[in-house]
Amino acid sequence: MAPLGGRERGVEGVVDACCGHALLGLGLCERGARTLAIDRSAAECERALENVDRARKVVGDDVASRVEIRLGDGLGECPEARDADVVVVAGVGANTMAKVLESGGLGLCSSADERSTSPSTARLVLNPPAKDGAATRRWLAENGWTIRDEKLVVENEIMHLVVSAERDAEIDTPSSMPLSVRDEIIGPVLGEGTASESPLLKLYVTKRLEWLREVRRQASLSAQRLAKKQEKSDSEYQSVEALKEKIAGYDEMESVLLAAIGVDVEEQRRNAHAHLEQQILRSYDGFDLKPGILAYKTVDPEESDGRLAYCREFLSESEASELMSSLVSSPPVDWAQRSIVCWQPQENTKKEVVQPRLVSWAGDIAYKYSGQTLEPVPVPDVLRRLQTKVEQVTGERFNHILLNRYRDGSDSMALHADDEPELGRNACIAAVSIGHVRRFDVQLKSKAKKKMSIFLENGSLMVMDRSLQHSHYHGVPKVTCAQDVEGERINITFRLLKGPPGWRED
Ligand SMILES: O=C(O)CCC(=O)C(=O)O
Ligand SMILES: [Fe+2]
Repeated sequence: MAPLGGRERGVEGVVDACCGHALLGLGLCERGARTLAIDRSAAECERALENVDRARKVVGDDVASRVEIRLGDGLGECPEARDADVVVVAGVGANTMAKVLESGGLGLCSSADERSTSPSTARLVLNPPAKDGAATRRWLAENGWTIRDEKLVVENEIMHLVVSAERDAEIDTPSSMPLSVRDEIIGPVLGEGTASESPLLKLYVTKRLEWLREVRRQASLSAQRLAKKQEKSDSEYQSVEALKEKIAGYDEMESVLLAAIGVDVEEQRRNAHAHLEQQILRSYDGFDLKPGILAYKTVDPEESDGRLAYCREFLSESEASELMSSLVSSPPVDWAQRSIVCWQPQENTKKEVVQPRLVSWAGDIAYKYSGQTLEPVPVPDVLRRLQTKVEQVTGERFNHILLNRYRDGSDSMALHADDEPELGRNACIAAVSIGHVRRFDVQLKSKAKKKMSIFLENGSLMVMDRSLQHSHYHGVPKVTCAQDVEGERINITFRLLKGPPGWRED
């Protein structure tokens, strides 16, 4: 085969670096090009040779003689690639593609020497899977190539990208401007299109969004997990910071992708907020709510007389935020993540588990629950005042305060009943919530499907009384919606312990 270089008039010299069965190369030759088709797999090369033979019979010697099949790994042993008009890398992911191109000296030239001997390849045509689009564009920009054209194609139900790029004039520096977020994840050419007019582009953007949301979810879970570790090494602190930076980048990418399919991020945020507000209001059905007034509702009248009461704006916003800062910044109580003993129904055994939240307590009397005993500690003034206010509104008396601090949406409290013997029968439990709104589930013990939920807002008071602890479980589930995972909440529960641990009502 004649050398590919020299830019033979009217004949394009192509190197197909991962040729597989060489169908692409043959197609190009049929259109008048000359192709050197390389593959690292001997089996693929054999198939390719069979296809060349077949082509010879069907379309003639002229076409078949313009393709050469060669066994080889990458472009390292392919001097022809240096002055080919076009180098094609198709059907491999961005990492392999980068290795193949770099093996042929098509990456960035870092020294003057390299520059003087660098290949004169004019154009790259790359065909990665669509999911590798951003990595491909990043490699091109970092290695001195400018994207001239991009197309989306679907083959065997997999979406691929075809990118055509030309050498920048300055091949010793990466493209002077770093790629914008849009140019990297959607592409400079595809980004010019309107998703509403191109179903394929819309699908591409939607798939990117799905991927992005998943990686962001994983990153924020890792960040939360690390941030919650009580003793962190320096590198763990750095990882939390790095993850936070990544998450901010993902948020920016999400806005760009949403804009490309005509979604206004601010509007979406407003809609999500309005949706949550609606859910919150709907959860108050059956309560005759007036701000500052405690409204009672019998949860399942046909099953028990257990009641739930709710009061919005029991504390004003400023009272709630003052209380929050006094409990968090210079806490008058000691926060700890404790281990409790839990029944594991699957294994039919008891097991020690770490509570997914911080707890603290104060009171005049010890409290025993879930295999642990909380020794009495003096009630700080700020909580003593709150207790008085709760006692006034509920008409009840309390002597023990248990505080639960949910650092974010991944902290939770499993379904349980506060039915310890020391609380006596039909205990009244009152709880003030401050900070992020959280859903509170109440479920009939005898019928798991019978469940109600009520959202406990900042500054609210909730009361459970009569037989509710005997007929129902309650709990605070994890928040699954990505938007809502941030946000701290503290719940301050007031109980009346009738006696020390071991006390029982006659
Ligand atoms: O955080 C909450 O709202 C629930 C607290 C609770 O159920 C408890 O402390 O027993
Ligand atoms: Fe409880």
